[in-house]
Amino acid sequence: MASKEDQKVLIFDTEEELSISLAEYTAKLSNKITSHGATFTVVLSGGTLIDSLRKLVGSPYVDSVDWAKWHVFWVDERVVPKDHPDSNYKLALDGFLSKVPIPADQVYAINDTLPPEGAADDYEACLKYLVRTGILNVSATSGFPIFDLMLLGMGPDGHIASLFPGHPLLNEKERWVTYIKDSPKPPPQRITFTFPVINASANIFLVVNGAELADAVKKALGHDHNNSESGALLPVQRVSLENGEFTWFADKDATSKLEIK
Ligand SMILES: O=C1O[C@H](COP(=O)(O)O)[C@@H](O)[C@H](O)[C@H]1O
Repeated sequence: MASKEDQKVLIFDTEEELSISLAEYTAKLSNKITSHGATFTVVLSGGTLIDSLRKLVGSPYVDSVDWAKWHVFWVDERVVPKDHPDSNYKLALDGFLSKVPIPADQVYAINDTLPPEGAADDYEACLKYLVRTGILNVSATSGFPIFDLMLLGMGPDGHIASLFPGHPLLNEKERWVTYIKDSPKPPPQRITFTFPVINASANIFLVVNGAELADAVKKALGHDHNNSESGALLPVQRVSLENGEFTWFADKDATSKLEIK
């Protein structure tokens, strides 16, 4: 294990070991929260993260989790129909949600009949409704919603959610959910949580595996401080949790350019 200030970095020899540990950590956190009767609010990303959750839907973890307490959200979504191959909802449904008994009304997909602006407004309104009904808490400090767990992936350019390097959305300070129409990674139209919402999270598990992520991982976790001006930071480096825990789940290939001190 390595560490970076307030971030814990778990490194695994193989992606198989990573996915077992991710299942263990997720099940343990879920049980810690739901054993007191509380709901467990979980945010998913798209991409390779969903495949890394495969151990959680198998024995022994699948039977240890109180799925009825889960409420599931998306950190970002492509503005496409829910049955489109680019849909993060479809990816999660096929690879994860269809295998566990989470009540359907606790799975919060975007309204795919709306354009990006409308879909972002609609999703933000949904989150605000869930605050009013007590499903989501808000931070007393920032006023942004607190999710129990965000399960995130990262692109080779260091993007998380649909927050891409150099994009003005990185500086959004007011909105909970916003939209992008010029995503550098297709498809171009998406909605995304903003950094204030990501930073209000109680826990983030960030999954990075594969050699194509090694440069971004080196930049994010290495000891090179030449890029410390905020304009030069990768999106993943802009995560700064108000009061939460940030754990990296990395395989050896993704950390191959990192000097562990
Ligand atoms: O476009 C997206 O990319 C990121 C990273 O995906 P990966 O395939 O490189 O793991 C993902 O986290 C995000 O949810 C997705 O919309």
